[in-house]
Amino acid sequence: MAACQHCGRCNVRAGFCVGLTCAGWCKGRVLAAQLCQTRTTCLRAGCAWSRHRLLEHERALGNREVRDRCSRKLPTPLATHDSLSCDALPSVAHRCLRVPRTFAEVCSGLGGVLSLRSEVWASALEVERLGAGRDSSLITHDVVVAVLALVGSYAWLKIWDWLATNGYIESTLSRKIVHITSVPLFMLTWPFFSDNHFATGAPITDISLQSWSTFLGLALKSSQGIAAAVPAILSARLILAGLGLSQDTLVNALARQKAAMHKWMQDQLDDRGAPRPSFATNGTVLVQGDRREALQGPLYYCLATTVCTFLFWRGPSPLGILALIQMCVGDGMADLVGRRWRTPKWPLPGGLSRKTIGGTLAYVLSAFLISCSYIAIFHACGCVETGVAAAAGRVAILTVCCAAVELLAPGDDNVTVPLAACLIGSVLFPTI
Ligand SMILES: C/C(=C\COP(=O)(O)O)CCC[C@H](C)CCC[C@H](C)CCCC(C)C
Ligand SMILES: Nc1ccn([C@@H]2O[C@H](COP(=O)(O)OP(=O)(O)O)[C@@H](O)[C@H]2O)c(=O)n1
Repeated sequence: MAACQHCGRCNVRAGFCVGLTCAGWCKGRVLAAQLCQTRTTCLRAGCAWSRHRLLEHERALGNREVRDRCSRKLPTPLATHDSLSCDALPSVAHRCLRVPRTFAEVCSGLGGVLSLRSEVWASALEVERLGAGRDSSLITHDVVVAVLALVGSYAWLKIWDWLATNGYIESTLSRKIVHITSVPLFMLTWPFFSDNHFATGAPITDISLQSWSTFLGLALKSSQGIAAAVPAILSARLILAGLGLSQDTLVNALARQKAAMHKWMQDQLDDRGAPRPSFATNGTVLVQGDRREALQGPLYYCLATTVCTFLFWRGPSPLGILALIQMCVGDGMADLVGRRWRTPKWPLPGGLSRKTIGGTLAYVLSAFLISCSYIAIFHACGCVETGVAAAAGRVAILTVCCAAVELLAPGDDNVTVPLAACLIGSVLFPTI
């Protein structure tokens, strides 16, 4: 292990930090990591400063082939960039991180978002090419944190199921509490994972066919890959039990809760003027429910969590955090408040006519407040680049748009809401 040739402080195997373990340079972890990441990102964005840095590094490595390629490609470095002081570096880093994106690119939907992330994936290969490798002690650390999160999730689900089956709370309430709290709690474990994540970077064209296996190997060993295994394992559990291939108390509980919800809706339709039915005791939930229900809402919920964790991780953009909060907190609170407090219904046709103004207000307020709190927490932890003051306006726009999607879009909210949040969020928070 040698000191990084960039900052002279962080220790990396390649002698050059690429955003994996860099810490403590300039004014903090995020800035340092961003700066280090610009090295490859800027190759694409055309930043002469970081290209010069790369060339210097390649020369230092004595790699003739790369050196020749860089010499042909690179212009003379900008003198002003060369003499940048440490204080000036963050702004350069910020400029370099900005990946050019057109409206059309974003509008091309999930494909657009995925292709953006593919740059992040590609950088893993770049890291490998430079020999930065991955530290096995960091992998062990991440696996331990993931196992603790998995155990925590089992305990959390068990507690709420126990409270519902023993009649302490309504079955429907237990489901919504799990919906609202599980992933936000899971996200609170993210800062405990290591910095062993992908740097941003190299153009996707650098990936050769053979490299995909390298990428996959790196992906599974990265901190976000290991963290994403937690909801992925729960997804697998839901699929197996939903298909009837295994017996699972969690799935039985979810099915019971959904049946209670259906019964509640049925009662509402049967007797609109009557007081709300009570599900205060388990005895009132007579229906067992259908285990295949686990293959819908709960499975989409876990899959959305897996995808957002893996693709967006904990920063530097708050995109993944925001998308998950919209899905869990916003959608969950709309349902909870909308069912419990009678407020006027939106004048909408068909199935949408059940949705209430109170539900939507609860969505907007709760999702906005929790999103801002999470941005503040993750910013303080050095994971998210934007502070809460700078992000609040954009979070408000995102929340209102997602509440409209929750209200109007057909399909399962656990798919439409996070998808909309990713698309809108990638416009509002354009850095990766
Ligand atoms: C009921 C759920 C979703 C569907 O709701 P609906 O919109 O159809 O009404 C929530 C399902 C929760 C899931 C089975 C468990 C998720 C666990 C999470 C990924 C990790 C939590 C870890 C933490 C430490 C508690
Ligand atoms: N904006 C909203 C959303 C839901 N809700 C209430 O929550 C119930 C379930 O909402 P939903 O159709 O989104 O159901 P899920 O698919 O989330 O289970 C509705 O029948 C409404 O009573 C509301 O009042 N206002």
